[in-house]
Amino acid sequence: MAALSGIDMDIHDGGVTAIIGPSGCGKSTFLFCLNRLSDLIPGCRVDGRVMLHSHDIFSPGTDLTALRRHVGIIFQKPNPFPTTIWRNLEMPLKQSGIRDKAEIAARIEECLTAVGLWNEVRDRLRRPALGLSGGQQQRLCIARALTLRPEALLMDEPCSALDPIATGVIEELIGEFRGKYTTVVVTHNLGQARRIGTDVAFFWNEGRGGRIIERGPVEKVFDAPEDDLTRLYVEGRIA
Ligand SMILES: Nc1ncnc2c1ncn2[C@@H]1O[C@H](COP(=O)(O)OP(=O)(O)OP(=O)(O)O)[C@@H](O)[C@H]1O
Repeated sequence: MAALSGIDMDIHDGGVTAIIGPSGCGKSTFLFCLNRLSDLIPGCRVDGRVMLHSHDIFSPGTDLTALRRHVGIIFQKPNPFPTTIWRNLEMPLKQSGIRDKAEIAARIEECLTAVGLWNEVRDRLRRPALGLSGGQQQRLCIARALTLRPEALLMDEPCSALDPIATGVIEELIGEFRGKYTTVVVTHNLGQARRIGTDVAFFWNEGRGGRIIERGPVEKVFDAPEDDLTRLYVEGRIA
């Protein structure tokens, strides 16, 4: 059975695209297609194309390691490696071939600063990452994705495991990504989609696979939707 069908969508460079829709409409599946994590879903077949610039990432010969370096992903539950804060960031840098110690240290400081963590952890970089709070762990995971200087970041409900304060910090951070990274965020939280998004796509599944009902600038989709289903959904009258 199709999880998604008839998907045709541009994702704006440097924008924050929020993907909204009820449970099971294919939001995560869509996200996973954008850096081919869909390859890891047993039995999953993808037809069509996903273009990153002029390259179809589903074309044979795509370098998946390079793709995932360009298009990083952050999951719902923070997933730091069970090692030190420092090693969490050093590992991807080393794996990508960076050996120079000064460069590694500079990149680590740069990424921790970018997520607002540097001042919080600079004195405990050699301590376990799992000793951080949930919100700090999530910011560490974002910093880890940033070490490889991605152009796009995919986020699958990045705040749903966090308390309201940590959620606010991550939302602010995503706001700062505008213009720097192309960000796609799956969220169940309509308020969050409105706060962080520049664009929004509303997915819906009528039983024949998820499809996009409406997409466009956040103000348009929330305040002047063209489709009745979108209006009912953004007004919270259907779930
Ligand atoms: N690994 C899998 N194997 C088989 N079917 C799957 C798998 N993952 C998802 N699906 C199916 O694909 C459809 C879309 O699921 P998906 O998780 O993408 O939806 P979603 O909108 O992200 O849902 P939620 O908001 O609950 O996370 C659902 O029908 C789901 O059952």
